[in-house]
Amino acid sequence: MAQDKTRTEDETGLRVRSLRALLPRAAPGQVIGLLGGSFDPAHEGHAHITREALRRFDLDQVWWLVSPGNPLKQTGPAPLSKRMQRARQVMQHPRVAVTDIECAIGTRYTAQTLQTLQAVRPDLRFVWLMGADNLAQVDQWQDWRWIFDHVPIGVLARPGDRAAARGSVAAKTYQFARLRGRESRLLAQSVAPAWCFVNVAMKDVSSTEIRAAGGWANGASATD
Ligand SMILES: Nc1ncnc2c1ncn2[C@@H]1O[C@H](COP(=O)(O)OP(=O)(O)OP(=O)(O)O)[C@@H](O)[C@H]1O
Ligand SMILES: O=C(O)c1ccc[n+]([C@@H]2O[C@H](COP(=O)([O-])O)[C@@H](O)[C@H]2O)c1
Repeated sequence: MAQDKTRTEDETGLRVRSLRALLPRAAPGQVIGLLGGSFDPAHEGHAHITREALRRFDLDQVWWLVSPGNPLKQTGPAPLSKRMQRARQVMQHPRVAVTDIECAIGTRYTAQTLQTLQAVRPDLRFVWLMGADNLAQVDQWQDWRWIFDHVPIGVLARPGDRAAARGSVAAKTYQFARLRGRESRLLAQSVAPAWCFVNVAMKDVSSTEIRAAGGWANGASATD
């Protein structure tokens, strides 16, 4: 029994060390914004909200988490390698890293990703980033309350989604934990639950439109 426990602890330690080695470099104490997405394909809207998030939420870095596939979407995205390649072309910034961390972790659920990142790098502060459209549906995500209760969340305006976001289950449930837009630079240092909606200038672009215009071959499979 004691031997089994030691083995499990060893395996956990090994996994933590190997995942840590795969993460972008970050100095202890840094604030990392995490922008998860299908990025199918990445576009200027993603790059724009990333630059805005760095500034508005006082972040040291943003890591893009290119998802193995959104668990709520019926159709699988284009192959991961293709989406990663496009994401790296679209987002070139010294403080932004494009990653496939969720594949290494072995999950497509945000709560699991955040739990793992906090365990692997307890010396960093993570802020979850998302567009207003995702605030409107985040209550359908696995363990969504855990996410709100454990990680500060920065929400960026998106054309057409402001009203739905403001009236959403998540916004109403966590109304008490909302920072005003002018307090956005305090978000990363706030104890969760804490979230902030910022009214950035909006870019009316989406991956759906790009796919519909034939600017990106549709992928049938969620895996490579
Ligand atoms: N133009 C935009 N303005 C604000 N947020 C955006 C914009 N485009 C994407 N986002 C946000 O970026 C994250 C990743 O988005 P995603 O990869 O799903 O792109 P998308 O354009 O929404 O794709 P799709 O049209 O396939 O749903 C999400 O949090 C989404 O809300
Ligand atoms: O954890 C979940 O249940 C969950 C459900 C839907 C979406 N997400 C995450 O939300 C992020 C945005 O997804 P998408 O497809 O809108 O770009 C991406 O990181 C997904 O993994 C997560």
